[in-house]
Amino acid sequence: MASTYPILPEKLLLISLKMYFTPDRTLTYLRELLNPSNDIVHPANRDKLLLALIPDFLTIWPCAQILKEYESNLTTGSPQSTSTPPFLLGAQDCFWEPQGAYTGEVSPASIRALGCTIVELGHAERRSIFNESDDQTARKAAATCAQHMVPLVCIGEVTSPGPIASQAVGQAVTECAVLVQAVLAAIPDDAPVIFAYEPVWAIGQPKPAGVDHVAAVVQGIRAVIGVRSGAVRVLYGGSAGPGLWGVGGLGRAVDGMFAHEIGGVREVVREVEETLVVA
Ligand SMILES: O=C(CO)COP(=O)(O)O
Repeated sequence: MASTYPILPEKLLLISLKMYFTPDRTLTYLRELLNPSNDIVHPANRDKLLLALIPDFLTIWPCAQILKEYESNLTTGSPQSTSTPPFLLGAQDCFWEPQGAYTGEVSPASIRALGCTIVELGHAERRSIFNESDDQTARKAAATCAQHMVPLVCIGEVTSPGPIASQAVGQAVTECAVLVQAVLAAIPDDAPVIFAYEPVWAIGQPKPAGVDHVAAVVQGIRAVIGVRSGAVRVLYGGSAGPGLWGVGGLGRAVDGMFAHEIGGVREVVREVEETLVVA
């Protein structure tokens, strides 16, 4: 049977709004991202680079409506040959069952029905504040794939790097491998999956992790993932922003990263576009 999973582009830029914004501000932010005069989203590049917004649960539905309108204006203006959407929508978590007596939880089936294709799982904040375990994250990843969405699994070492770089890399890969293996064992081999490498010590800091550290850890993570039939993307998150991607930066090591404010997102899009190989 043909796979009905979403097709992942070469590069992905993700914007998680965590719990930062009011609903109004989230919708204004999305409109700004999509506004052609802000020159951020380039639908013609969609097979190579996609942006995804990951708002809170309450604003998924109105965001989906805005995206629907944006997309319909695009297709009436100039027909696209591709079925890839020009912009993706994600959720920040989901429950591991699709339905039932689970007060306060959010069903992956509902998330899918509202138009999301990505579900972020196992974020460091969920692990540290809500004690979310590897096993729970893996079950959520399986539930996400069962709804034909893509799990965006956050991995990253808690231990900040010591003075010996190679030891720091080995420690980080060992810490990340536990969740990588748990998730890969839980999801079908042909399901696409995204791993967001987010060293816990680099989240919400003035500076991101060093490029050499990230590149070496991501290489180790890719080795742990090994060969599978489903697509895999490994992204970076943790105080990421403009200036991190281009020459000598993360573009050589990862398949995308997180970004934040409108101006910063525009700059990061430019940096990634400059490194795309145009067909
Ligand atoms: O947690 C992150 C993405 O999931 C990154 O957050 P910061 O960019 O604030 O470090």
